[in-house]
Parts: sequence; C-alpha cells; structure tokens
Amino acid sequence: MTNPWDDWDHVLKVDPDKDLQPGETFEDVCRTGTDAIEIGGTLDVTAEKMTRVVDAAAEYDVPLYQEPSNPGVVIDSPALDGYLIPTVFNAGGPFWITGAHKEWVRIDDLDWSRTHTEAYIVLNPDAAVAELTDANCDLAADDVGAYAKVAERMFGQEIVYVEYSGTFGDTEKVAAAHDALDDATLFYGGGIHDYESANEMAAHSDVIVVGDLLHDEGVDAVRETVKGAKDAHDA
Ligand SMILES: CC(C)=CCC/C(C)=C/CC/C(C)=C/CC/C(C)=C/COP(=O)(O)OP(=O)(O)O
Ligand SMILES: O=P(O)(O)OC[C@@H](O)CO
Ligand SMILES: [Mg+2]
Repeated sequence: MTNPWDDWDHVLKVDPDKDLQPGETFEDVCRTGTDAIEIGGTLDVTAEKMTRVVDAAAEYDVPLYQEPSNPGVVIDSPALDGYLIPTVFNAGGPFWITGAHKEWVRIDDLDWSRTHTEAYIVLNPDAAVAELTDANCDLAADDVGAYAKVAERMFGQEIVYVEYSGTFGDTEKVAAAHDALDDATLFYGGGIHDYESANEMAAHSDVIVVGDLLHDEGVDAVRETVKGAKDAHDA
C-alpha cells in the first residue's frame, strides 16, 4: 500500500501555541518547500488554536495533518488531509500507548480513512512530551532498534517516529531504528536548525521533522533544512 509520506523528505511541525516570526505569514510557511505540515504541540494547545492554524494554511497546496496531543484538541476540518495520532511506545504507562486512543474512539466518531498512527520513541528526557508521558528515555541503540522492529512487525505501524524534541539526537540511535525497518517510514524530529543538521539526520531517516526553528528563526531557516533533507536523499 502506498501512503503519502512514502514520498516525503521533510515535514514542518507548526505549534499552534507559538507565534511566527514578525512579518511572516502562513503563506510564507506553506511556501518553504516542505512536503507536509503537521500541526501540534504538547503543551497549551486548544481546538481554537488548532483551528486558527488550519484555517490560515487551508488555501495553499501543501498537505495539512493534525497531530493532536489529546482527544480534546481534535478538530473536524475538510482542509485537513488527515490525522497523525501519536502512540508512545516507551511511555511509562498505558494511557499514552492505547488509553487516550480508547477514550477518543469512545467519545468521537472517527474518520478512519484519514486517521493514521505514528509509533513514537521519545528520547529527550527534558522535552515536555517525555515528562507528560513519563517516557523511559534511557535506551541504548539496540533498544531503539528493537522498539522500531516491534512497532513495524508486531503492531503494523507504518510510521515510526524517533522524537528528540528540542535537542539534536544521537545519530547511532536514529540509524538503529532506520536499519530495523523494512517498510515503515522513519520520521526523525529534534533540534534540526540548519542545512547541515538536516542533511545529517536525513541520511539516517526517511523524513525529518522541523519544529521550533520556524517559530524561533523563521521561514528562511526552514527553507535551508528542506534543502539539506532533499540533498541527502537525492545523493
Ligand atoms: C488519542 C489522541 C487523539 C491523542 C493522544 C496522542 C498521544 C498519545 C500523545 C502523546 C504524545 C504527545 C503529547 C504528542 C504530541 C506531539 C509532540 C511530541 C509535539 C512536540 O511537543 P514538544 O516540542 O515536546 O512540546 P512543546 O513544543 O509544546 O513544548
Ligand atoms: O522542535 P524541534 O526540536 O525541531 O522538534 C521537532 C519535533 O520532533 C517536535 O515534535
Ligand atoms: Mg516543540
């Protein structure tokens, strides 16, 4: 089966709780050359803030996906190409693996054709997502590779996401996840801030995710990371 992300090199993650750089618009954001925009963040996200970003980005060509951090922020919008739902494989308890999902399915009427999961392996203990999910980040490269294989082979996950939100990760661990996968797509996110860092991580993954850089530096810096990722995969 083919999925849209099979062809992606770069995803831009827009945090609805954070501002763009002064003078920059969502039109600029959509014209960075990124392959898709994921809208989400761990803290202080609301459905209203989500809606504002989706509406602002709706009229441009780039695919838009919501990445909700809990069922309460999911929005129903025809502008969305789909929903990328995290499940945290190394969470400290079942709530962030299947519990939140069970609640969502219980209270909501899902559009299954647009709903996909991402098997997160959270590795930066200082990130909000690690604290929230009580993730066990004390993992060696072979642990990370094994989690990736479990996600793909035992749980049928089509996306495995090595998450270092806020810091540039250990390439050996990212490579271990990459080597473990046959068909699933490996997303890497965390600390990508320029051409070089994008180029380096793209060599060890299928899709790099760039987040805070957009809010901290702006669209020109993001465009450099798109080049870095594309060059790594074209090489
Ligand atoms: C079942 C539904 C609809 C939702 C649950 C989805 C789950 C399991 C979420 C847990 C993990 C999580 C909170 C993911 C959100 C995406 C993410 C990691 C965003 C990056 O957040 P950070 O960069 O760490 O936080 P801030 O940018 O908010 O500081
Ligand atoms: O904000 P950064 O560090 O780029 O991380 C991107 C993304 O993986 C966060 O979920
Ligand atoms: Mg963030």
